Amino acid sequence: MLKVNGISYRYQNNGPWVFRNFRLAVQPGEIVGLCGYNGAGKTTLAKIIAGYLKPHEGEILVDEQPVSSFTGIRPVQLVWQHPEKSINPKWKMKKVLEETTDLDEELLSLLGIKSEWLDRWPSELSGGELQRFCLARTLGKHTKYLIADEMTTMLDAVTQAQIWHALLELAKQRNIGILAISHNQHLLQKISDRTVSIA
Ligand SMILES: Nc1ncnc2c1ncn2[C@@H]1O[C@H](COP(=O)(O)OP(=O)(O)OP(=O)(O)O)[C@@H](O)[C@H]1O
Repeated sequence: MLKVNGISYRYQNNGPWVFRNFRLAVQPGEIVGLCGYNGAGKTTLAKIIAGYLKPHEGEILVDEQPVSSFTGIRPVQLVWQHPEKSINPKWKMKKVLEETTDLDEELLSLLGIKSEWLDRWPSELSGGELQRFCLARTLGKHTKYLIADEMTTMLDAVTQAQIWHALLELAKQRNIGILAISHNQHLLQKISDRTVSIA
């Protein structure tokens, strides 16, 4: 289980708390939707859960082990809203994928990634195509939980539906728990087993 155990965070010492004593649990294979107003701290929370920021209070546990204690590829992976910002523009897509995971033909096919795209530069792909790669590279065999932070917000409705359909199928197959963060309540209600609010 992924446990968010009473975490508190603020960006400056003595500054305002973004949140205090926040708690959440995600079971393997469970899809939890997280909503909250602009500035409520959703992205901050995503970064803490994925291990990019350290909370001032509380801890994140995966199967009772602190997430910070995992070495190598982390069991909790994060997909951001802007794929173009998280991909090295100087690498072809095959290298982007191989940095974190072995090429998994079945996964690529499920995510609708065409083999000819592997030989392209990031600038030669659309936002939706790039986001499929960002998702693919987070879904290596070590991944137990995925945090999707406004993952499809920039995409058209058809692409959004295709990507979520593929991800939910994969989550079911591999028993991956997902925390889906979005301001789009309609999307969250459609994809989630339950939804929670950060504020
Ligand atoms: N690097 C930073 N330094 C200082 N304050 C920050 C920093 N990043 C975010 N904040 C502040 O922390 C609060 C939470 O921001 P965060 O981006 O986590 O919210 P959010 O819920 O994801 O917002 P949105 O829905 O607008 O993306 C905001 O008040 C923001 O101004």
